[in-house]
This record gives sequence, C-alpha cells and structure tokens, in this order.
Amino acid sequence: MTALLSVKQLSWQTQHKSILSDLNFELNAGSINAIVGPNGAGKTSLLRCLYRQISDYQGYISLSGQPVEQLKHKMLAQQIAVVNQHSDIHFTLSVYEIVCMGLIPHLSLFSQINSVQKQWVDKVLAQLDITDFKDRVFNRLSGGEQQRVLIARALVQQPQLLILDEPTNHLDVHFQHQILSLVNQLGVCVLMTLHDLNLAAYYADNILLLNQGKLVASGVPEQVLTPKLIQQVFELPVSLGINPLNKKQHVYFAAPENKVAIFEDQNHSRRSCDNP
Ligand SMILES: Nc1ncnc2c1ncn2[C@@H]1O[C@H](COP(=O)(O)OP(=O)(O)OP(=O)(O)O)[C@@H](O)[C@H]1O
Repeated sequence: MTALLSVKQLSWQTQHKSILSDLNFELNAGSINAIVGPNGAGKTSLLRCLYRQISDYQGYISLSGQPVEQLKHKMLAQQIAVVNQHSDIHFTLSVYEIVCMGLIPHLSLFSQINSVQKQWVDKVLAQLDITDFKDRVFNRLSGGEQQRVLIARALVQQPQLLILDEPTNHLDVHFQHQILSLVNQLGVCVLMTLHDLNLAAYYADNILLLNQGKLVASGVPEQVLTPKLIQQVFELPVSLGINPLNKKQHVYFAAPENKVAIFEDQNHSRRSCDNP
C-alpha cells in the first residue's frame, strides 16, 4: 500500500539551533496518528513543515506520492486541512459562515457556493453535531463547541490529511474525549499533537514520540509507550497499567524521585516544628 504521507530525512534548523533532525515516517490513509513529546521537542515545527508554513527544511515530504513543494498553494489546501492551537477566527462571524470558509480552496474567484457544496456543509454540520447552533456567533460558544466548529471548517475542505495542533488544549475531560472520539470516526488520516499520553494511547492507531527534534520511536501505542522510553524522554518515574474501563494501556507518572525526597524532607521539618 502506498503511504498517504511520506516523510524522509526531514531536518530543519534556525540560524542558531537544530530543531528537527533526520525524521523518517509514513502515514497511511484513514489512520489516526499522534505526535507526543516534551515541551520544545519540535512537534509544532514538524506540523508546520508538513503544511509548508515552514519551507526552508531539508528532506522530502510527499502526499500520495507527490512532493508537497510541487503542489500549488490552493492544491495543498485541498489536500491538507489544519486546525491550529490559536484560531484565526473573526469573532463576529457565525458558525455557518466559519464552516463555509472551508470551501474556499474549492471555489474560483467571485464564484458562489453551489447547492452540492451547501449540502456538503450541512452534512459536516450534522456529523459534528453543530447544526443547532449554526447561526450563533463563534466567540459565544464553549471551548468544546468552538473546537468542533474549527474541525468542521477543516473537514469541509475535504482534505486527505487533517492536522490538529493540540486539539484538546483548554478542554475539560468530557470535551477532550468527545473531540477525540469524534476525530476517530471522521474517516480521514489525522496527525495531531497531544500532551496527554493516555489520550494518545486511547485514540491513536500510531504514536510518534519526538524528543529534542528526533523521532525516538514510532508505531502502535504498545510499541512506543514503554516504561523505558517514557522515562528516558520525560525524565519521570513511570508505571504502566490497563484502564479497566476501555482495556487500553494507561501510563502513571509520579513526581521525580529527588522531588519526592524534597517533599519528604519538608514534611519531616514541618512535623519536627509541630511536635518539638
Ligand atoms: N521560528 C522559530 N525560530 C526560532 N526557534 C524556533 C522557531 N520555531 C520553533 N522554534 C524553537 O524550536 C523548538 C521546538 O519548538 P516547537 O514549538 O516545535 O516545540 P513543541 O514540541 O511543539 O513544544 P510545545 O509542546 O511546548 O508546544 C523550541 O525550542 C522553539 O523555541
């Protein structure tokens, strides 16, 4: 099977620092993929290379066998949709207007939205369960509702690859699971960054573990989320178990050992003061 996205020997550096180095991986059509790693590991930079917000990288990125640098901007927007951490939404627009913006890569200059495209927008609104508030103003929605609107806008683009940068950011536990189970049912290839390793284990088919700009491991969650790798990358004591509710792998963390020693010390001094 030909990969949908193929990344080979991808490196990117700024004037002073290497940010990504020699990344190699492939994503299959329809697969759900999570990039995890510590702050500053290069997760967002990698995404930015893929949708060519960064273009001065070295290496090869191809989509359905075609190098992305050969794709015209509009063609790229028809194939890759992006939901960023910081939305660029004009606050006074309605949900419907925002979702329709996803059609822009499919419209020619001054053309109107046709009936087929209207039907497509309605279908996506229904799929994300936001039809009821399509006339509401975007910035009066809850964080979870806003995230669903932004994903709807991205889906209306009819992309082959949906890129989500921290889609669960600022969402409570309920909305985190709601968004990710929804993402799981979209039927498009998804590449998303996640900080929560357990959400990655629950919802991703494959995990890419990034540290200091390097791909430390990639594969199914059980292959990547091993105690040895997690401990090495996040520098915390770790233990693995199974979540009894969904039977998926669950990662448990504790405070770093030296911190525990400090806490114990502080408690000891406090106890000593309280009970001389
Ligand atoms: N345009 C830039 N110029 C200089 N340095 C940059 C630029 N973009 C990113 N960096 C640096 O590259 C490193 C990786 O940043 P990036 O945002 O990709 O990490 P991340 O894994 O997404 O982090 P986080 O989890 O904190 O969001 C950081 O040290 C960041 O400061």
